[in-house]
Amino acid sequence: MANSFSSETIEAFRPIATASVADAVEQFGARGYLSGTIRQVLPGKLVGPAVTVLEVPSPEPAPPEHALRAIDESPPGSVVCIAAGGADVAVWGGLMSAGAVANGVAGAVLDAGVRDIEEIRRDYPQFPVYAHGGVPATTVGRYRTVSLNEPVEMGGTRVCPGDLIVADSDGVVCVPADRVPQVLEAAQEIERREREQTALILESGSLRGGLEKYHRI
Ligand SMILES: O=C([O-])CC(=O)C(=O)O
Ligand SMILES: [Mg+2]
Repeated sequence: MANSFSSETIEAFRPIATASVADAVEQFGARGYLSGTIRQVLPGKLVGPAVTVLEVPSPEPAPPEHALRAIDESPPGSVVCIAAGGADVAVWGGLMSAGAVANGVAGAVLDAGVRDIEEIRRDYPQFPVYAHGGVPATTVGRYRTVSLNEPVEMGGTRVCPGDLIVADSDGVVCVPADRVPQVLEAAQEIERREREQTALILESGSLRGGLEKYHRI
């Protein structure tokens, strides 16, 4: 999957809150946000195209082959997204983070858990991970990977390879690839209005007074 967004586009999304990006996606009739159960576990703003991996329950003691390929073969700046239906196992850990950092992967979004959190925080402090939380259990012998770069469902939202992932401490938003320019413009407008509303609230000393101009919060 080629990295299909310019560095200008990636940089333009970086200062925008995920809340504004989520609202902007919804203006186009799609659900962009992933459930809040997928939250920031290791810090860092994350903006980049999705590379998708699917895992399913399996007692087979197989390595997570598609995830290993995603880490080694994706273009720099990619966000590795692993769908596993909210599995209570770690689909990501320290070794995978080492591979990701070595290959310039921007971060990981997991509909499951992560382990080796202390190691990742210590050795790759710049590497953000969004997941359900920490859990020490390996996937091996519990889940196996079944696809790479096929559409997946994560936290109630469909994530397609090449969609733009935007994540911060509020959580994760998926922007459909074909909507990225319009969503960027809409999100920038939302941010501009919110700054104006904030100023109006502080100037007037009234929340409702400050909200009057646009009739929305
Ligand atoms: O075992 C796993 O699936 C993940 C892991 O601990 C690592 O990458 O270090
Ligand atoms: Mg490990």
